[in-house]
Amino acid sequence: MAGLIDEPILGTNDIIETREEAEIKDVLIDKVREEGGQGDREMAPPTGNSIHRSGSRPQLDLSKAAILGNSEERDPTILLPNQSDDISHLALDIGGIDSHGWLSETPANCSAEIKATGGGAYKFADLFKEKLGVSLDKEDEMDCLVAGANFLLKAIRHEAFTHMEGHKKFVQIDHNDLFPYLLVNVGSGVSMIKVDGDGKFERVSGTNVGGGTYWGLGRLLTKCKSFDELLELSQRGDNRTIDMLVGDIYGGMDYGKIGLSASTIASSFGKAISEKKELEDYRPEDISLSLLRMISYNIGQISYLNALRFGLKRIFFGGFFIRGHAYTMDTISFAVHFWSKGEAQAMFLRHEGFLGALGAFMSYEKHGLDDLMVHHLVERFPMGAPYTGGKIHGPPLGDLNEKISWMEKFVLKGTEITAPVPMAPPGTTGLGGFEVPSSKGGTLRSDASALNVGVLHLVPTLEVFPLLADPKMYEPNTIDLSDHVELEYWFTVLSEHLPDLVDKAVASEGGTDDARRRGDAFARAFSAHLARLMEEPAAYGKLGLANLLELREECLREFHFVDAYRSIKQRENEASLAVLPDLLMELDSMTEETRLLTLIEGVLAANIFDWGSRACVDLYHKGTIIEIYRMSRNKMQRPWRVDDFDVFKERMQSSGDKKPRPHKRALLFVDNSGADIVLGMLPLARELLRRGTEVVLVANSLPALNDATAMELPDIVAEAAKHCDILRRAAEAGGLLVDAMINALDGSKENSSSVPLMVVENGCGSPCIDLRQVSSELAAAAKDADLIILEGMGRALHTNFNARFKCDALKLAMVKNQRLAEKLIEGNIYDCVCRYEPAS
Ligand SMILES: Nc1ncnc2c1ncn2[C@@H]1O[C@H](COP(=O)(O)OP(=O)(O)O)[C@@H](O)[C@H]1O
Ligand SMILES: CC(C)(COP(=O)(O)O)[C@@H](O)C(=O)NCCC(=O)O
Ligand SMILES: [Mn+2]
Repeated sequence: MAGLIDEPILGTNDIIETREEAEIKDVLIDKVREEGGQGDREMAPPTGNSIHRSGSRPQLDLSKAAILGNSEERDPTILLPNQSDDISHLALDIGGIDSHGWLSETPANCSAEIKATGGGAYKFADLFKEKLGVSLDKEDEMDCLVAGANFLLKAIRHEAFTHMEGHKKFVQIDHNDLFPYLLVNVGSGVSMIKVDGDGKFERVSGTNVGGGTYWGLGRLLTKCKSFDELLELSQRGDNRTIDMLVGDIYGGMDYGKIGLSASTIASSFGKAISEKKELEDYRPEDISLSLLRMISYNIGQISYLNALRFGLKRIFFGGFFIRGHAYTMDTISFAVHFWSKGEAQAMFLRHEGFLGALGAFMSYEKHGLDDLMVHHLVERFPMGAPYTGGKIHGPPLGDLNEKISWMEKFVLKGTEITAPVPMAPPGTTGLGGFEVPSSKGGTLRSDASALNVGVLHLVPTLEVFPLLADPKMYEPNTIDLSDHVELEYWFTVLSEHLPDLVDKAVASEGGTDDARRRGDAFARAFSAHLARLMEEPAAYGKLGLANLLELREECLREFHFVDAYRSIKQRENEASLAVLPDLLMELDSMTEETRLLTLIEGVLAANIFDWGSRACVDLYHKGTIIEIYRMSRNKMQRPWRVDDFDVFKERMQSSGDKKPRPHKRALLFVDNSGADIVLGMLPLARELLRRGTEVVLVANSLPALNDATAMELPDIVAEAAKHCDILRRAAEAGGLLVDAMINALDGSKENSSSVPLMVVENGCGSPCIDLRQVSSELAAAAKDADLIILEGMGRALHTNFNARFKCDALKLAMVKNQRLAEKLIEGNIYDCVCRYEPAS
């Protein structure tokens, strides 16, 4: 039986950064007590916040946090006015540059032990004690860097990527094949660390020409006031005016004999030897680019030589210098590729600037993070301060009102961020051909790195679905959004669906002014996400359609829309339950063979009740959806576009005297509400029960569109059971019925034996399902299952269409999108899919 969904151990990853002289990169992952793990479903508060994968409120309350004063001021103050003192785990990486006096003047009553690494952990220890009453527990910087890198590479999906010629490609690293690697941390200076395992490493080299050199020299030469400004200048630079190129020496020709193109830099800043020109005669843009190329290239080259020295194939680059800056990464990659003749690969980390802080956090004993696996962590991208682009990149704004008013202000400030940003095709660069930055854009986001950092939620109850045939090869998404045309199409679909969704969401909260404000804020927030992803599709990791659909649900929850389709679901359930007895009677009058076909037809036809599809919403508004449902129910044209019904029937049906062995247990992943569940999946479940197969209805943990949740299903089943003895006994055996209902059907209280009908939650709150992260309850239920039925476009087409399972699998859906129908099944909208795949 489904229990209450456990409150997870919750984590947030917050960033406060940065001023010029001092940087604090802090990471907080805080534990929240597990709540009601064995509790009763009815006891669960009906809000999304009680359920895992939600509850994005950080435990470190940085609301109204501010670095007072501006960045040029020497002694600004950091204020955390709303912070209570119940944080149990906090880790900081503090730079060591002159920063005295930047802590709050108000001593806080903080008893927490804070892990700290970096030079500043030593340098400012007394200051922390004096100003905040906080003792810093110092951790070795190298230990932390390595622990942080190992954690990221093992536990975060889509953490590492290559970056060549403007093109980002995520690399999934096999845990068992991670070591050895070279970790290059590009901070002020550069450390090169050969990593052989957890805690096993050696700093094999380094260079003093690093991020500090770029920023320091750059500041002197260009008079830039901030690092971001300097980096932004480089975007518009042309280094040929200042670098001496091979072509300058060889009269515009390549030096082909030794593989140098005319555009290869022969000597960085080599043209500046000209006596005719002074510093003022060079454009700051060109200087910045030249400097950036010189330093990045040098780092890439030295890194490769060290990798070569130790026979290391993989080099990971971290450190705050990189800042997700495309050109920096391209230059480093180019150097590694060029000098290794393509043998070695430069890889970058999405959370590149937080290795030290993460490592310091990992050093807490007994926090249970030692055996973290990738499926235990869910990364979320809540809306908040990162988008403000100011000096304070705060955490997600915790307070709803703050979030809304921030959104309102944000809209007043201009629409740049919500305007769709066209993506330029990546420029190509040939051998040595970095004449212009390949990812040259109009502006460089000052908050580029902050936007790539999500909130990590630690959910130890998540598991990999045990029936996946090959979990390592499993890719949930069917649609690849790295195809730009595809991306644009789905972005348009989601944008166009927004007004209708907001209407439903606002109505679900009584249409109050508050709900309207929240609805507007949600729409802006989600549009901002879309714009961000349009600009950089890989900003939040590898992007699939399922991620976008889930992001939308998470965004609704963030603006406290608990269940936008609640009343729609109720209405549809009631209407369907009213006609269920007639349907069951009709089914019972059929032969076994006709019945099985009618049941599958029923599931497919009822899948039209989908409030997430533009076409279906139009049908609802025109009032024709019931008509279409009735028609397709009465006259389903076979063969369907994908039609494996006959093979399925063969497995299910007796032939001659031979009775087939019934499946032991079937997992039915249900979709939507009303007809879809009551008139589609429940009758199919009943058929399986009648054949002696245990049935587990698998439903969402959190609402998504009009999908019924695991919390809602028992009531629906109980209602249905009033009209059906088979369902009643099975539900009773599965513990789904409370005593009061047991006698409702025929007054008898026989303790009949029946295979059970159960309900479990799937661990997610999305119209799709990523089977790498399901609830432990579902994973447990799956152990005995030999049949799974995935229903709906989200769960059977957008995700899992190509998934292979260890047991028999039936994928049922009506395609309610013309483009998807064309692409996936070479068919048309409202075509049906019945794909049956025996155990592989
Ligand atoms: N906003 C910023 N302000 C200052 N430096 C920045 C900023 N963003 C990136 N950097 C780069 O990051 C470098 C410091 O990186 P970091 O990883 O913090 O190293 P360290 O811990 O050695 O100080 C700077 O030298 C600079 O090149
Ligand atoms: C959100 C959905 C996956 C839900 O479909 P379902 O799983 O309920 O069959 C689907 O409605 C969808 O892909 N909608 C977006 C495309 C469109 O509006 O045409
Ligand atoms: Mn659905």
